[in-house]
Amino acid sequence: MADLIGSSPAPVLPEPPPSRKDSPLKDPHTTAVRARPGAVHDSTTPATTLTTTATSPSDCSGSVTVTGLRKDFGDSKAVDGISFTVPAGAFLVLLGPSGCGKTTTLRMLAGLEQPTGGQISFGDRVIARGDGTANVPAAQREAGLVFQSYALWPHKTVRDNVEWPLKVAKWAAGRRRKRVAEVLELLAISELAERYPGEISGGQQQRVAIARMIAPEPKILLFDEPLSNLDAKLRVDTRGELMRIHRATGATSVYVTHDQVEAMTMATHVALMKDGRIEQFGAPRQLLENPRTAFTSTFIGTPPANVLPCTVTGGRLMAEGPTTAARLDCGPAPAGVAEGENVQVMYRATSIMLAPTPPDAPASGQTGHRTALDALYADQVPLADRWVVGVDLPGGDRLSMILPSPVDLRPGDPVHVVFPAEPDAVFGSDGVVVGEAVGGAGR
Ligand SMILES: Nc1ncnc2c1ncn2[C@@H]1O[C@H](COP(=O)(O)OP(=O)(O)OP(=O)(O)O)[C@@H](O)[C@H]1O
Repeated sequence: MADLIGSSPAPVLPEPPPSRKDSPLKDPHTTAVRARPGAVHDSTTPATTLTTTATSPSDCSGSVTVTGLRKDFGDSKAVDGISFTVPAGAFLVLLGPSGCGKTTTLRMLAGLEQPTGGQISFGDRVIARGDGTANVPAAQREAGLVFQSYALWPHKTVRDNVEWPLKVAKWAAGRRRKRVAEVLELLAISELAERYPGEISGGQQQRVAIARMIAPEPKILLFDEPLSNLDAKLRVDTRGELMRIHRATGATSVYVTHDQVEAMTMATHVALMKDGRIEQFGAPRQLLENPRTAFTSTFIGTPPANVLPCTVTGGRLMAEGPTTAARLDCGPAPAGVAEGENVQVMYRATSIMLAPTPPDAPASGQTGHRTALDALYADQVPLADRWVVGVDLPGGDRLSMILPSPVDLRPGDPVHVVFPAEPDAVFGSDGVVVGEAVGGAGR
C-alpha cells in the first residue's frame, strides 16, 4: 500500500451541539431501511413526528402540525403534500435548495398564502385547510413573522416600531410601555429606542424587527432567512441571539434557510425539502449520521459526503464512466440491489484518503479492479484543527476529505484517492438508502 498523505486517525464525525432540550428523540425513519420507491415522497404516509420529553398536554398549544399540505401556483407545485409535527418549544428549520418550497410553507403557516390542499394546526386549533373550510386570519394566529428585509416603519422610532403591533392588538398604554421596555432590553437595543431605522445599522434593524415580532408574545415565531443580509460575523452573533430569544420566549420557532450550517447549529428538528416535498425529517444528527437518501447525504455535513454513481456488475459495486474515468471497485453489492442496477455509493469525507502514488491492488482482490482513483488536487481550507481537502475527478466532480494536516500540493497536481473496502452507504436507483448505512449511527 502506498503512503497516505495526511493519514488520519479513525474517522470522527464532528459532533453537532446537543439539542436544546437534550432529550431523547424518536424518529420513525431512524432505522435506515430501504423504502419502496417513492415512499419518501409519499404524502399519504403518516405525519413525521419527533417527540421530546418537553411535550405535554399543557404545552401543546404551540405545537405545529402540518398534514398533506399543498400549494399550487397554476401548474407548478410549490409545496407537494408535506406532513410533519413538532412539539411546543421546538426549533424547526425548513432547509433546502432554492425553489424547494420553504418560503411558501412558511407563508402558509403565517396566513399569507391559502393552502391548495391539506391542513395546518397550531396546537389543537386548525388554522387552515386546503378546502377553504378553515382559514384563521394572519393576525389571529398568534404567530410572528420576520423576513430577510426588516420592513420597519421608517418614519417611526425604534420604540414606536416595537409598540405598533401592541397598539393594533389594543393593549393598554401601561402594559404596552412595560412590554416594549422588556423586549428592547432582551434584544439589547434599549439605547436605540428614540432613533429612527435610518439611524441604526442593518444588524440593529434586524434586532428591532425581531423585538417587534416577539412583543405581542406570539406562540409561534416564523423566520424567513432572517440572517441573509448580515455579514459573516454578525450572522454568527445573531444566530446565538436568536437561540437566546427562542429560549427566553419559550415559543415554537419555524426558521427557513438554505444554509445547512445554520440548520445544524440551531434546529431541534430539520425538515429537508426538495421539489416541494420533504426529503428527510429528523433531528440534525439523524440527518447527518443516517441520511435516508443520496440527496440528504450531499446536502448535510461540513463538508457533505461524497457520492459516486455505480453499476452492480458481477455482484460488485463498480464505479466507472465519465465521473471517475477509471473503474473503481467499491466492494460487494449489498442484499436488496439487483445485478445491473444503477446505484450510488457514499463515502464520508473522513473515510477517503490521499496517496501520492497508486496503492497496490489488494492481495485478496478477486477482481483486480482498482481501489483508488486518479484525481487532481484542487484546494484546501482549514476546519477547526483539521483540513478539508478538495480534489477533482476527471469528469469534473469534486471529492472532499478531512485530513489532520494541510497537504503540500499545488492546484492541478496529480493525486490518488484511496477508498475503503466498502462505502459508508449505498443508495438504490430510487435514491433511498439500501439496508443499514455502514457504521450507521456510530460514525
Ligand atoms: N406567487 C408565486 N407565483 C408563482 N410561483 C411561485 C410563487 N411563489 C413561489 N413560487 C414558486 O414556487 C416554488 C417554491 O418557491 P419558494 O419561494 O417557496 O422556494 P424557496 O425554497 O423558499 O426558495 P428560496 O430559497 O430561493 O427563497 C418556486 O418554483 C417558485 O418559483
